[in-house]
Amino acid sequence: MDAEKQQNDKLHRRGLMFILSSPSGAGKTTMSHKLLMADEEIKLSVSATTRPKRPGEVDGIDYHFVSDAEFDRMVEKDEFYEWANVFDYRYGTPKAYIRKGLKEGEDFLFDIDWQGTQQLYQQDQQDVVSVFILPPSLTELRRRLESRAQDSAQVIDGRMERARSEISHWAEYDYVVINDDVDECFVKVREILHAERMRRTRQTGLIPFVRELTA
Ligand SMILES: Nc1nc2c(ncn2[C@@H]2O[C@H](COP(=O)(O)OP(=O)(O)O)[C@@H](O)[C@H]2O)c(=O)[nH]1
Ligand SMILES: Nc1ncnc2c1ncn2[C@@H]1O[C@H](COP(=O)(O)OP(=O)(O)O)[C@@H](O)[C@H]1O
Repeated sequence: MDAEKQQNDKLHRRGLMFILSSPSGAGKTTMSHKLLMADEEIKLSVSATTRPKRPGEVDGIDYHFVSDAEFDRMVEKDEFYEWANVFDYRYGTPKAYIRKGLKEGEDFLFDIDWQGTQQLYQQDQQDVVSVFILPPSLTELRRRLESRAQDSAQVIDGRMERARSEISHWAEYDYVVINDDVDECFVKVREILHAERMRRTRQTGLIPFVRELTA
């Protein structure tokens, strides 16, 4: 990349909140991991949750695993951007460093449900880009939940029962992608992020740049 192009790519812009939602098992964690590996400019917003840690999950990386009492304290101290009850547990987005990061042009990835997405929209519509991931079929969704082998049969039944109501929120999202083939789905998710970064309204460095260009 030549120096001039590099300079243009660094024009200041506002950060964005990139939300991936889906029924459990449709592949949002898979897409999130791939995006975080492939894109240096986006960071994961690590949620706090009262749900127990799954095998392989790491505290502070996948979630901040907190007790009910700690979650209560965080709600009371207004430490959440948003929070919701999902599957008998509570999940919330700590707001401490996100607002600051956005102003500095950092992008954040959110793996949150439709309730959290609606709350973020209400608070900060212009910075939110939301993507809903659909499974190719409910049979395949169950197969994926079973192949992940991290939840009991009872928990999987519960997730399948909720899938229809979660899917009913698809039309509230900016983009919808079907996760049939992992790589094809990932290309689509990445293209959405790339295009959204180019939105004129996010590129706050454009005005001085064009002024100089035409001086
Ligand atoms: N509103 C909200 N939802 C969250 C948050 N963190 C995770 N979730 C959602 O909670 C649901 C359950 O997450 P999890 O227990 O990790 O199971 P998963 O669906 O298999 O990823 C998913 O729909 C997540 O998107 C959060 O901070 N806020
Ligand atoms: N396109 C796909 N084809 C086959 N398996 C997939 C695909 N996408 C994800 N998976 C697998 O399905 C399971 C559920 O995916 P995951 O990303 O954990 O879903 P979610 O975070 O939405 O609950 C995982 O075992 C994952 O490896």
